[in-house]
Amino acid sequence: MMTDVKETSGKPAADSTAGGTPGGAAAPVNAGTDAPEAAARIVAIRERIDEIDGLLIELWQERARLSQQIGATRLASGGTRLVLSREREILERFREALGADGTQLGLLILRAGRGPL
Ligand SMILES: O=C(O)C(=O)C[C@]1(C(=O)O)C=C[C@@H](O)C=C1
Repeated sequence: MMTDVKETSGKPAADSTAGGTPGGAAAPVNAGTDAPEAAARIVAIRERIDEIDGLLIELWQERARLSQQIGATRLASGGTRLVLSREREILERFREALGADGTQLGLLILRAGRGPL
């Protein structure tokens, strides 16, 4: 994907996926440095980052499904769509652990489960 993102060196971000090389060698990885040892280390760390991102996506989706199940169960039984006291508890947990960013993250997570207010 081509982006306008500039890396901290001020150079435009190279796009390792642009164009592709059908039948050819894989495009080189852009580690953001020309130093081979640093690049190798970055590639290794990125493997774990990619694993973590995959887990975060899975957990995000599972949580949203579970939240939707609760919402449907509650509505079908004549209950309320939301339980704001519970949302406050959750936001407080995120804020305590992560500060102001935690609050923002908690709001996004809640929205994924119950939709926008
Ligand atoms: O725990 C509940 O009662 C839910 O409905 C789940 C959930 C959530 O995503 O955590 C979603 C909506 C509610 O307002 C509170 C919490």
